[in-house]
Amino acid sequence: MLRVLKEVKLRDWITILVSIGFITLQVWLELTIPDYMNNIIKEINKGQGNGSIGSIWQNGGLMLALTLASLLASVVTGYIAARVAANVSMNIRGAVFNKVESFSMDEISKFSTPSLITRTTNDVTQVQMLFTMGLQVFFKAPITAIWAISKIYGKNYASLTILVGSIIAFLIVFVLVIVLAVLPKFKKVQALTDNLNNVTRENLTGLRVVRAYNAEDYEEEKFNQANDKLMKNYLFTNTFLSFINPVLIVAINFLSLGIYYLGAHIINGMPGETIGDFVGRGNTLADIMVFMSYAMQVVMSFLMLVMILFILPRAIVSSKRIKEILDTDNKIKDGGLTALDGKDLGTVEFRNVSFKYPDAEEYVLENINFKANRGDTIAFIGSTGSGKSTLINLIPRFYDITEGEVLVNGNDVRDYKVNELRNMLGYVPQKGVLFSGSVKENINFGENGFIGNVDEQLDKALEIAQAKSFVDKMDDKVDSHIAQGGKNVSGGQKQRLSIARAVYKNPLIYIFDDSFSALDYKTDKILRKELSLKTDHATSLIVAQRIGTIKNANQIIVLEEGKVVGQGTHNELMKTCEVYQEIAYSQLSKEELSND
Ligand SMILES: Nc1ncnc2c1ncn2[C@@H]1O[C@H](COP(=O)(O)OP(=O)(O)OP(=O)(O)O)[C@@H](O)[C@H]1O
Repeated sequence: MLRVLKEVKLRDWITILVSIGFITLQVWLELTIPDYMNNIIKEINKGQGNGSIGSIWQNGGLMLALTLASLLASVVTGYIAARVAANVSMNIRGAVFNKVESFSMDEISKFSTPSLITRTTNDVTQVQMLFTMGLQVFFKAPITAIWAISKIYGKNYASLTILVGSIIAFLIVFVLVIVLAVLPKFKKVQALTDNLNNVTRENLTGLRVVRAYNAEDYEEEKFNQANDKLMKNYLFTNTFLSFINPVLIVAINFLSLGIYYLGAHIINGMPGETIGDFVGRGNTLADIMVFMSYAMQVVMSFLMLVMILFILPRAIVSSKRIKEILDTDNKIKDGGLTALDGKDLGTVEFRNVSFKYPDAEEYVLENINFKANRGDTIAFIGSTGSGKSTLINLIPRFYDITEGEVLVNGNDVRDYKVNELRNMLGYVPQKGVLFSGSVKENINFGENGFIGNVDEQLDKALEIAQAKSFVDKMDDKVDSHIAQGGKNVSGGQKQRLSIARAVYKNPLIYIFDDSFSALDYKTDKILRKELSLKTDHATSLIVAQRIGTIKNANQIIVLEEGKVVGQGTHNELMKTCEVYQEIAYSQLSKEELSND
């Protein structure tokens, strides 16, 4: 919770202080009202007929005015609490989002995407609720309790004070037992919500496959299981919490009965002979009534604190989950070099690189060595799971290597500022990723390092990526809307727009992770030709499955179970590398291969 409180800005702390002022005023008003009640009873007790009526009206009027003033103070406090809660939750959400953005793939997979979403939304809402309700109750309840108890002490009724003390002690023990019982279950609620999000998300993203395979029942069963667990957990906690209100009401009733009973004893024990005695008894009755009001205030403050108990445990669990994100140390550390610090521009070199995924036992890549000079095209081929994507993901530092060195422009990638390093690279992932927005926004994306004429560069990028023809056919051309995830364009179009995004930034080094797979052979060929002709001698690293895509590369690296089993040009590999030959013959006939 303390970590979350760090996100409360100075301005909010000042607002909170103002609200404490209003809360104190409200408590003072509420605790002053019984004094006027006391005056009224004493006036009635005096029995001075019309003489008393005026005083009763006066005291009654004051009681009404104080009540209205207290109402006003309460509205102001509520408004401030809502404002502070909204501000704080906005700050926390922003801090969590920024932190998640800086995470490497390692941290993201440790938390899991659904959990990160729940933590940014649902968990922050829990904390917001605590602030909205808690601010009023947290401060009001103790202030009221302490003030009212001090007033009770002033009344000097030992038996009544003991009664109030015992009931409070009972309530404290009772509430503690309940909290201890439900706290572990509250911890589970958020984890189960993550699980529910996970199942829902998976089902929605794979909806077409679910329908095509008539797997609705299977998915429904998975959802029901997750839903059922969450429901049972809620049922357990709410059953326990449902005991609180009835027990409190019984305690309040017991308290009133007890005060009446003990009060009657006190009054009975007083002399009742003269008129003066009767006035004395009447005044004691008035005092006991006031005592009762204070005692009720004390118990009511407990009631308010109990309301917090409905949200406090969940908010504590949520703030711990938020803290976990905020305190996670990002493994990818920024270096000090900028893009200008390169000695050997456009080169990419792997020196004895070995890599295993975090927490994995086995190496996925072992002892990889190669060097790409400026303008070279280096291709990676190999069976599925041989480590091609893993290898190229090490260049933008999606993961950091376990052993060896990855050099870009002659410098270790870990020595660059991460932004500077990534601005030098044009990375096109295996699956084209598009965001909701226009075609233009998708290509001129992020802080991409490009300085120059945007429209001209956009046109060039679309042309090279063979995307211009279909973008020109769209209703609003480059301003046409792309749906979330690129749902309104085809797989091949998505890939071409992703390639255009990389071309747009005019990078020094291109990284294509099997990015031509959804293109037809003709487009694939034209696109690669255009790329090599018009991209300022950029270096290209291409992962591909098709021999046709990589045949003309300066160097082809054949991977097998994370090891290099062949390295050279197409012709060299056709002579020396058995794995390469197998791939080549499985795709092209001997005639086709010898023709090229
Ligand atoms: N995030 C990850 N955590 C742990 N292991 C992973 C992760 N990603 C990939 N792997 C493992 O690393 C190995 C290499 O995977 P990689 O994706 O690099 O292969 P690939 O050659 O690109 O395959 P494909 O051609 O099918 O895309 C695989 O055995 C895979 O199971």
